[in-house]
Amino acid sequence: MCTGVSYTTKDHYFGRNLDLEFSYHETVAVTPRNFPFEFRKTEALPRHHAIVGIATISDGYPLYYDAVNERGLGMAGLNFPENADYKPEAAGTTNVTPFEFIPWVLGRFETVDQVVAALNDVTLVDISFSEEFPLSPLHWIIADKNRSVTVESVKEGLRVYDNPFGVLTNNPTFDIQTFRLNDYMHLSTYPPENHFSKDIAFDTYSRGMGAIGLPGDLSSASRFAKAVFTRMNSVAGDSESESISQFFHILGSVAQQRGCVHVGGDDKFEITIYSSCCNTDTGVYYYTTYENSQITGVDMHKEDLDSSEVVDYPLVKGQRLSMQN
Ligand SMILES: C[C@H](CCC(=O)NCCS(=O)(=O)O)[C@H]1CC[C@H]2[C@@H]3[C@H](O)C[C@@H]4C[C@H](O)CC[C@]4(C)[C@H]3C[C@H](O)[C@]12C
Repeated sequence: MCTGVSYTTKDHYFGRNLDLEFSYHETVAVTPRNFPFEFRKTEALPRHHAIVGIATISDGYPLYYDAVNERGLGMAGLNFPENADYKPEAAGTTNVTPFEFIPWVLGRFETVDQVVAALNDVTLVDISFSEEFPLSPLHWIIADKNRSVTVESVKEGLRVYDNPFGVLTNNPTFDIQTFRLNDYMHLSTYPPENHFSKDIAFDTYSRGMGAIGLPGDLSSASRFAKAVFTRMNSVAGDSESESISQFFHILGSVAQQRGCVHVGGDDKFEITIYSSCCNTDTGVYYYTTYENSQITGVDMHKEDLDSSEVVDYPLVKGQRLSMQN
C-alpha cells in the first residue's frame, strides 16, 4: 500500500510513501524538456515540461511512480487492485496507457484545472509497457499549490474527484474513502469534553485523548483517516527545513515497519521502501529509504533541462550515522 500527500507552507510540497515487499530498482530520474516522449496511441511530445521523480528506467523510458514538473504540478500512482479498470482503445478520445499517464500529464500541463479539463476526453487504455512490466492497477493523485484531485479509471468510466484533503491511499474507491471520514468527525486535537454523561466524573488522564478512535492499523482505509487527520491538523513553519521535516512526519504517521504486514509466506512483509517530498516550487526532490533516514535531495535545476537524455540517480540506501563523539 502507499500514501500520497500534497501540503503547502510557503512553498508547495508533494510526495508519497511507496509501500511494497520488493523493489523495481527505482531511481530518481530527471527527464529534460527535449527527451522525446513517444506515446502508443496518441501524439508524441518531442518537447515538454521537464520532470523529476522516481522511476524504473526500461529501454531508456522512465516509468514514473510519482513525479513533479518544472511548473509545480505533481502526480503519483498508487495501487488500486480489483477496482482499476482500463479500457479498449476508444475512437474519438485521447487514448493514454497507464504507464504513460504521468509523462502525458506532467509533460503538457501546469495546473490541476488544466488537467481536469483535458481529462474529459481521455481514455486510459489497457496496453502494457512490456511483458516484463504488465499493466499496474493504479489510481492517481494530481496536485498543484491550489488544488488536488484523485483520478480513477473504474468499470463505470474515468472518475475525477476533488481531493480537498490532499491525501490518497489505496482501496476502496475514493468516494467511499471520503464517505467513511464521516465516522471520524468527533476526533479532535484538543482534550475531550464530557458529552457522555453528566453523572460520570471523567478524567482526561493523558494528552492526545481527543483523538482516541483514530485508526492506527496499516490498512488502506485506516491510513487514509490517519493521514488526513495528521495532514489537516499539521502545523509547520515556512522554512525549507521545517516544511520538509513536517512533510516527512506526515508520511511517517502511516509508514510501514517490517514485520507488521504479512504479504504471503512467513517472511514476506510490506515496508515503506521510500518516502518522498518534492518542493514543487523549486524542483528539489527529497527522499528517505527504509534504511536511510537521512534526507537525500536531487535538484532538477542542477541538470541541463534542455537536453534530451534522462539523468537518473540510484537511491542512496543504508543508514548514514552521524556520531557525536
Ligand atoms: C506497487 C506500487 C504501488 C505501491 C502500492 O500501493 N503497493 C501496495 C501493494 S498491495 O496493494 O498492498 O498489494 C506501484 C506504484 C507505481 C508502480 C510502477 C509504475 O506504474 C511504473 C511501472 C508501470 C508498469 O506498467 C509496471 C511496472 C511499474 C514499475 C509499476 C510497478 C508498480 O505497480 C508500482 C511500483
